[in-house]
Amino acid sequence: MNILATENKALITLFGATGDLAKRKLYTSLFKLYQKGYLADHFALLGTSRHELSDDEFEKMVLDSIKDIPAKDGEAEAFAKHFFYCAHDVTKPEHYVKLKDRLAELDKQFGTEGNRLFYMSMAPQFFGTIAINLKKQGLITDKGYNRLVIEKPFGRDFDSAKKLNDELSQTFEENQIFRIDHYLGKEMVQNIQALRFGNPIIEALWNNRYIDNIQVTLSEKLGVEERAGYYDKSGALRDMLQNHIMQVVAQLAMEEPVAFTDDDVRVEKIKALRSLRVYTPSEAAANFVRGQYDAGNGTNAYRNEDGVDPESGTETFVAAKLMFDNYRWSGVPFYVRTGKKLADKFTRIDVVFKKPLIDIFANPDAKNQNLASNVLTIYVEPKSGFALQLNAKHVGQGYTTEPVDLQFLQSDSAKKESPEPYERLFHDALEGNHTNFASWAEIAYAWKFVDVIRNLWDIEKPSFPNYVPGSMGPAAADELLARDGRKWVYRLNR
Ligand SMILES: NC(=O)C1=CN([C@@H]2O[C@H](COP(=O)(O)OP(=O)(O)OC[C@H]3O[C@@H](n4cnc5c(N)ncnc54)[C@H](OP(=O)(O)O)[C@@H]3O)[C@@H](O)[C@H]2O)C=CC1
Ligand SMILES: O=C1O[C@H](COP(=O)(O)O)[C@@H](O)[C@H](O)[C@H]1O
Repeated sequence: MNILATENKALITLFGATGDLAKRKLYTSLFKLYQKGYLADHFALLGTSRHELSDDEFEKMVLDSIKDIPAKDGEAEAFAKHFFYCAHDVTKPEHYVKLKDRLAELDKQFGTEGNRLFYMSMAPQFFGTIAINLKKQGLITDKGYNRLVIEKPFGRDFDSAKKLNDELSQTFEENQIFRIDHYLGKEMVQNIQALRFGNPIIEALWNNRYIDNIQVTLSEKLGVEERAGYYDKSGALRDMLQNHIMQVVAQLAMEEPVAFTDDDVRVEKIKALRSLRVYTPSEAAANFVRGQYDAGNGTNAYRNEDGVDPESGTETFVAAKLMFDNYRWSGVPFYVRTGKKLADKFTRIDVVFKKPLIDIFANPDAKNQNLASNVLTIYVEPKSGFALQLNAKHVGQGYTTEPVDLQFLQSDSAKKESPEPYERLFHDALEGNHTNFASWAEIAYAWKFVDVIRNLWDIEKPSFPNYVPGSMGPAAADELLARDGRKWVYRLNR
């Protein structure tokens, strides 16, 4: 129990309560909030799905999900007593009546003061229907708050995202909607703002006078695993770039907010994304690279994975060059990439600074005497911290320079203490804090940017597969930088 924790009184309705996400992430996150005192006596969760389950069976399912979390005697059982279940098909309006009655009872029983949080952990085609029925069937309260937490993906393109947003808006105001992007719940992604706006020596250099380029890499070692059904229709562009990468980039590109409040942060992220250059189709073709993994290193090619179309044209890798047309970033490329079956699992941001205009240490008689670029690396995962690569004199006779690192890495114990993204985001939604959720305007700008290349790729047949598992993607991703005279900071020797 954290003595500074304030209890959140809330009645949570979870759509998709028997699903993978609920079992793997949501119950564990809620349990951790309970252990720390953010949830206590005045909370209850009503789980729903089409499955027929009794309250006892649901309680057992929740206990099973949290069984690996160290707990005091009786703590898990006491927590599970806050869980209830109601079989429900979200497409059947008449089923909402039962739900409504059950919620009214639980509200009374647990003293949740009319605070309702509806969490949609279901396939996205149901999001709009649920929101509309919540209002029509009277599940929205006029006492306390009504909040909607919504999982990804938010649409497949701008038009479908807008349609979904219009449906949600029939019931919920923008300030009641919490669109999950779990990258915004990661410690080091949240740290970007502290690093930038808490350190004048960083912020003073954070512009096109001093920064040459910024690189964002979200690299995955695993392949598509059991999610082929979803992934083969999505691809890396929709699955990772449109949401996670764009959110990270927005935090790197935004101006300093007036204050560190959710509204002020949102305003600046939206402004940044508004200045992102939306390419013409031919510019998009030149500034995006797609890839799909082949067989190799003892693993299947993507096209031979279970559930994948053997002729699939879905990309499992994407790299892109983004340009912002604004005063701060004019001329500075943001190179981004993500993919499955790459060399390793990690997320990092490399901020590459410009070299001095004149290198007084350059020695024309010796090789490799040029000054290296200063690079600020933000390690998001698996290690968390920062490193700043500077140039220093090589120890010894003569005068040569070499790059050295100033490094801060979080200790293992600090990392253990740090909440998982879903724990943080659940807590923020209970508190009504939007800082780490994506607003509709951000999502809309991101889709408009992505739609150009998606429309092109949907009609042009790719020449796949084009990269081997264990690499950092297709050679074209290196060429994307090489044509600008640059290299990825993190690269393997080919
Ligand atoms: N799993 C993950 O790692 C991640 C998931 N997400 C997102 O989270 C959401 C949920 O994903 P996930 O848990 O994997 O999905 P699952 O397919 O595992 O679960 C779907 C849930 O919805 C229920 N359901 C399906 N149809 C209906 C219906 N008509 N009425 C009521 N309930 C229904 C299912 O139960 P039943 O069939 O019994 O009705 C089940 O509980 C998706 O939006 C996904 O994109 C996001 C990031 C990661
Ligand atoms: O949203 C998603 O993210 C995961 C990667 O998340 P991470 O926290 O493990 O980096 C990705 O595997 C999945 O395809 C995607 O839907």
